[in-house]
Amino acid sequence: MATNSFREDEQLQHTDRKKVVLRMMKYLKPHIREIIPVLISLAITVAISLISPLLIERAIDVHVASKDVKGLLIIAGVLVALGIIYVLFVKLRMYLMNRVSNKILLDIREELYEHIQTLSFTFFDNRPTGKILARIIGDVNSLKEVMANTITNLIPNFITVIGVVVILMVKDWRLALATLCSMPLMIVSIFWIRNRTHNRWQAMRKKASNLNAYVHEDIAGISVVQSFHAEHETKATFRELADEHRDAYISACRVADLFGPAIDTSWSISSMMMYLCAILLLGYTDASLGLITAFATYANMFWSPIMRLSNFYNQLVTNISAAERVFDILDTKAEIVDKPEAGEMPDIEGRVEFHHVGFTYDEGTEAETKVLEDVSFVAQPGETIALVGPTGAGKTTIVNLISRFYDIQKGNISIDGYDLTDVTINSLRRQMGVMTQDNFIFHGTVRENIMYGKLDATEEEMIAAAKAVNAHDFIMKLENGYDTELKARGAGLSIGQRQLIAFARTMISMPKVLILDEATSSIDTHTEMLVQQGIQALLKGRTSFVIAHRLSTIKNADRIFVINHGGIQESGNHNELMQKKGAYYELYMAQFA
Ligand SMILES: Nc1ncnc2c1ncn2[C@@H]1O[C@H](COP(=O)(O)OP(=O)(O)OP(=O)(O)O)[C@@H](O)[C@H]1O
Repeated sequence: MATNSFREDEQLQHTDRKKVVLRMMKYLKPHIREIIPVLISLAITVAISLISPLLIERAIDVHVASKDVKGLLIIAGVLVALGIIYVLFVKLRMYLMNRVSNKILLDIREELYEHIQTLSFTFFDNRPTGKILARIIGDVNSLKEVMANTITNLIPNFITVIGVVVILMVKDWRLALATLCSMPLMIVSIFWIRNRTHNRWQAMRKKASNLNAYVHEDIAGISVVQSFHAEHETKATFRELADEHRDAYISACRVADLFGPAIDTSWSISSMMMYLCAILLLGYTDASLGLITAFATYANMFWSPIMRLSNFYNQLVTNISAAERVFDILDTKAEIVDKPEAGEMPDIEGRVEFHHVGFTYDEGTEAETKVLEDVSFVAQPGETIALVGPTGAGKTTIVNLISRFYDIQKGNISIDGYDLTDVTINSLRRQMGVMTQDNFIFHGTVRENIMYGKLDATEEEMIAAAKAVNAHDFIMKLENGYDTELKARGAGLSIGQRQLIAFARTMISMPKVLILDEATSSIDTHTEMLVQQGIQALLKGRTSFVIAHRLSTIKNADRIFVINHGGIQESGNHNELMQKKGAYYELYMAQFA
């Protein structure tokens, strides 16, 4: 899949730009009450700027001509008063608009974040985290900018342009036509430039996303980078991606920068035509100094907003690609969803049944990987099942299917007779405890990390859970006990300590079905003993699937499944399988040796 690496550009569906813009504008709707005062402020400022040249015309033609100082002072006073009102309303508009646009930013970001949380593993399998971050942070910011500018830029400038055209036409249609004569040239240039910039901005965003993905991956794996002295190589890759980003940016700017000169040229032509028309056609009698001054001011008032509008248009074209990328995620359907008729799974005992299960990753795509074929078994409540087998055999896949992280293509999986697809995902996962090798520790206190397993747990429940898995004693030895702040990913704790905290987190949630991907890393003997006791405490009374790497857990398991060639090659307890001298025996002997 094209999204799966920082080296490949993301593929976006072709979208209709008008639809994208309309969809962006929908985010304004819930804030319409706050937008109305912004629009009123805008109307006042636009009206003031439209009236001012008329006052100046009157000052020159009436009061300067008749040397009426009092009249001039009155007009000057009115202009100053209008100027103050103008500034006040601009300030008010900026304050209100900033408030609204930040609320909109929050709305979109929340929607995107909530949606991403519902997406299935397949989505994350196919996207580097950095690319997702680029959309939640960078692209949403750009989207906010464009929406805020629609109100503060598009509307007032558009009204100003219309207002100016009307006033010019009413005052003198001949001068008005001369002032606007280069409009067709400008429109053609803008469309020509627009058509060439959109793809380039889209390419620039993809390159930015690749760079983001790379930097994220590099920092996440910094320990590997440094331990292999790979800084030189990573720097080279960074440079390569940064160069691609820069080139894409320059390529987009090269065309987009033509906007300004195109408008400047049209502006100059029209100014020249206006003066030429005033002198040649109207002569000094019809074209008074005041009228020409007013026309020159209105011409500026026409072309300045046109310049701003074209900049806005340029920005819109740039940011439509940001919006497309945000909407692309919002339109990605969660693959694992509740059926409309799905019910709550009641409290279960934990009888897990696979019935002729077949599963393939990325079915129907080039990356299709068939992993399981016709797998059937029943795990009784309270039973501990160890999954062993060669790497890539499908052990993790089997446990992921029990939590319904992926949907199977053949057969069915049920717990206590409830087909996993007939119950809500929440009610299923609430009763499952999943412990991966990562033992992810969040930045926060020990308490917060344990409580993550049951947010409404009491202090007593939390301590009892920690005690049950042997974590309490070591936690109490930490600087602030349960209030000790842990660093991101548990840096500062040993692997064994991280495991114990993760055990406590799972213990507190009291799952009926437990999935344990046992860590392979070796830890010191004392902690190892604590961890083993912790595991035994966790397994007690719940159906457990342990992906076992350590023989000690395998020996105690009620049953061992040897997973290979898309199914269960052998099953039985340790003694039975050893006597059988089959695949498990080989595996055991190999490890033992
Ligand atoms: N998210 C995925 N997308 C596509 N293929 C996958 C995915 N996860 C695993 N696979 C493939 O499915 C097969 C089974 O992988 P799985 O992780 O279940 O093996 P495993 O038995 O747990 O291996 P290990 O002991 O190394 O953890 C492998 O060939 C692997 O490449």
